[in-house]
Amino acid sequence: MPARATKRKKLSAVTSMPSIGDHHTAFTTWSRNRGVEICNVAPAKLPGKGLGLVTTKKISKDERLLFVPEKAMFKPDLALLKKAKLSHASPQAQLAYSAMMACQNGNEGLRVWRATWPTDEDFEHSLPMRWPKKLREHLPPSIDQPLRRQEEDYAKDLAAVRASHDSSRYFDEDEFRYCWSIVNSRSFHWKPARKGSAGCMVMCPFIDYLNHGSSGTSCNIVQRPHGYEVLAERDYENGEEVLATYGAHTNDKLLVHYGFVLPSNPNTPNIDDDIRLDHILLPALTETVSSQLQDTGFLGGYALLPASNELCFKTQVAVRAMLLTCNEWEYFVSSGEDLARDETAAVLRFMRPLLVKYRDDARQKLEILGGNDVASGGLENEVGILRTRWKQIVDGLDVFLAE
Ligand SMILES: C[S@@+](CC[C@H](N)C(=O)[O-])C[C@H]1O[C@@H](n2cnc3c(N)ncnc32)[C@H](O)[C@@H]1O
Repeated sequence: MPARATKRKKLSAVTSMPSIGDHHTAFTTWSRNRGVEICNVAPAKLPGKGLGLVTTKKISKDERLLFVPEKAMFKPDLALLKKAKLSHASPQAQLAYSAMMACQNGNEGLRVWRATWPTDEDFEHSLPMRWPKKLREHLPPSIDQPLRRQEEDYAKDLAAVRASHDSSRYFDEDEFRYCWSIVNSRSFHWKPARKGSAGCMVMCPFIDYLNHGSSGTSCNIVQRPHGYEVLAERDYENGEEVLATYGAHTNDKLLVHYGFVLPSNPNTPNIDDDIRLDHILLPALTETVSSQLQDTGFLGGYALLPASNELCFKTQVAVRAMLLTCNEWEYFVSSGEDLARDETAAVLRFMRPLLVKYRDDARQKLEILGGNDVASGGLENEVGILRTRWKQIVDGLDVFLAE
């Protein structure tokens, strides 16, 4: 479906810079002193998003909004990492450990910067890896795998850092997890212009205020030889939020990694989102078909694409493997078209009962999540996120099944 023009709302509820806290003013001064250029944008509180960056005057397309020189970035501390024998730890572990130790050692810049970050309690209520079991049971099945991978990554990083930490100093696991979560949600890849210099994960002051928007809604973040430049991708009114795209991420991925989902908007569908169908389609495939799909790279990764209201190509391929001869199936795989007659209706007939069952299960989840049992005990934010995601699943399936 072609992208439609977006009608943008001026954010009347935005709280301007001075009232959001002195620590943001102090951080702005510190950033400017480190050479960060901040041009007609300022941090502001935005409902449901924490802080974000908004324009403080009308801005024209291609105007510079920010410039963050390399010297203002927070980088892994190579000397510290070498001493701690962490040179081979993951880039995320290296940056998180460097940040943790810099804070412990009283790094003044990081102290000022850290005061602007979300708290550990914010992470506790947004990141599924921190949620209690009784809530995680209500996550959509498509979250299982990315969540497990994230937990494995964290366990690996924690083990590496714990093993190498100077045993004479106290190792604060909660503090490491906090720094790891900060790095997870606020870092960039920086490739120095100097020949032969390796790239690394870094944190960039001020750019890290930018919230995520889906593909096509992002400002332009460009790496220059001496730093990152942020340019307006369109004209802005005064008081509009400037967004960055963290990647063409589905809501499942955003939830696991960043602890939020983008709302669905029927007028501007999120072209990055999908509704994963592996847990309903994989069990419906025969063993022979599964191994045929495995051999050809088509096993798993099935989805309904709500923005275009269609089943993805992999799903089309998998279902056709159940319905067609090998010859017909190979023709579809290589050309994207059916050899003789159009098999679209047959694919839909195969999928319909599976989708109806998933839609009914999703409705039931919404009902459970509407009850008092789950939402009690200060879990309102988590339950709100879960309800939003399940509602998107129900709506996406409803629209598809109504065709
Ligand atoms: C790089 S930070 C952006 C600044 C952050 N909002 C803050 O208060 O410091 C990334 C985090 O912001 C939040 N965030 C980013 N984009 C969002 C969005 N579109 N809706 C809700 N929360 C968002 C998530 O908590 C995410 O982990």
